[in-house]
Amino acid sequence: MTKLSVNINKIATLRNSRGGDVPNVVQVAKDAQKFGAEGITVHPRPDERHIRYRDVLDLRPVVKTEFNIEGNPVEKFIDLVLKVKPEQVTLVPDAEDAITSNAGWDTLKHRDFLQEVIAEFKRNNIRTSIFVDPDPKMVEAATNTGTDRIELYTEEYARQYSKGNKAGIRPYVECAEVANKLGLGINAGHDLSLENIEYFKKNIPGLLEVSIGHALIAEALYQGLEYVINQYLSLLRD
Ligand SMILES: CC(=O)[C@@H](O)[C@H](O)COP(=O)(O)O
Ligand SMILES: NCC(=O)COP(=O)(O)O
Repeated sequence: MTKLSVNINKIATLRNSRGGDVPNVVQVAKDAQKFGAEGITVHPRPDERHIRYRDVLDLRPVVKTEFNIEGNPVEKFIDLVLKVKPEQVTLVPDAEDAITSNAGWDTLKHRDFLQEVIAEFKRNNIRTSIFVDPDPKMVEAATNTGTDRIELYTEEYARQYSKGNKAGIRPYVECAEVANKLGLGINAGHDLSLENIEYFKKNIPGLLEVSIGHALIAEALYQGLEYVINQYLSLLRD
């Protein structure tokens, strides 16, 4: 079974654009779980432009499914994760000024660093996952870091799928086969959507979890628009 973890960064982005507390990220996390989400993902960035460190603390008591905190393991992030003790931490090598995540780990080059950080999280009983490009060499080397899982970076798959190129799945299938052989759990995320998720799920053996935010929130807006406009109209009619 593949779990759906809903990334609520975009809810915080919308809130922050106006100040105040609407929409409320804690309420959205509660509702997402009520509607069936099997996990909540957040990705606090150093500039706190969407999810803030404070939000992560506030979310802990209401996330009763699986809390997944993603981010670059700088000192402040590590301290937050050790304090919150989520069910899973996903390490992502983001640059400070990146608009969104744009690369996976070089698991050969950063092996020692990853080993050290992962060991600390595992001592605290936090499951670890590391974000990797769909490159079998990087997946293979991920085993030497001690991580429990990898998260396959799916932006390229999504780009190819949207152009009608279904062969874009091939490197992901190859990586999944390597991971399965080595006993690494497989998560995936980035730009997954209602359009491309079914084909991905069908072709990736042993896909344990996907985290989806950007498209899911956009789709929820589109699909809710007619309903909400009609509610306004009915309140405005004489
Ligand atoms: C790790 C990853 O794939 C990202 O998609 C990320 O968690 C989303 O972050 P933003 O919401 O900042 O784009
Ligand atoms: N780990 C990926 C994630 O949480 C969501 O990515 P996106 O759907 O916002 O691209």
